[in-house]
Amino acid sequence: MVPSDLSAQERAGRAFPVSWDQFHRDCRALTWRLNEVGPFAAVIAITRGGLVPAAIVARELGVRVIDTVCIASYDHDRQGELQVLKGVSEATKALGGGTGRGLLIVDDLVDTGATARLVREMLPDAHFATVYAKPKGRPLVDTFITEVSQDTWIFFPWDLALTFQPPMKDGAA
Ligand SMILES: O=P(O)(O)OC[C@H]1O[C@H](OP(=O)(O)OP(=O)(O)O)[C@H](O)[C@@H]1O
Ligand code: HPA
Ligand SMILES: [Mg+2]
Repeated sequence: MVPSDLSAQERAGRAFPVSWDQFHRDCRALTWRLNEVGPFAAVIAITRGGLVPAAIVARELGVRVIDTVCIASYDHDRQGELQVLKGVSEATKALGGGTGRGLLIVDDLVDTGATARLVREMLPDAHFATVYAKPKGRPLVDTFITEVSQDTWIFFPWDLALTFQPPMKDGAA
């Protein structure tokens, strides 16, 4: 990533706010596709953004073994060094034959692809699914639902709150 004074969100021209309803619908649409690819022995959520879609997908697929890979990279919207805070457990690795075969990795989105690339190295044969994908990261994902342009910033419902909007005649978009 090229260092910049602008945050990723500031560089991104467009905003794509996602409501809980829409996110739930998109996760269910993702599961429809995954249902044709499975079965999966376990779901692995990339925290923290992957936790919510992983819960919905695992519920729909009837998978009860859930693990996490804990990675930090963005401080709100500024991308920094990737830090693996916790890897996959030995028990989950064993379920996937050591390479991730038959395991499903879930994240909320792929942007530059840095996070996905790192997790794919850990489990090269796992199936990698995200709800949203931007063009740079898209080749790293096996299944996703909606593609948005690279200059779009996705706002997830857990990061949003209802706020007053000024009327359009006063300059609101
Ligand atoms: O493709 P990339 O450029 O790597 O970006 C995608 C990652 O960035 C976000 O996570 P973040 O690091 O912000 O942590 P969070 O999930 O805890 O919000 C998002 O949830 C993805 O995991
Ligand atoms: O578009 C995004 N939205 C929220 N978090 C993110 N992390 C990387 N890209 C994004
Ligand atoms: Mg994340």
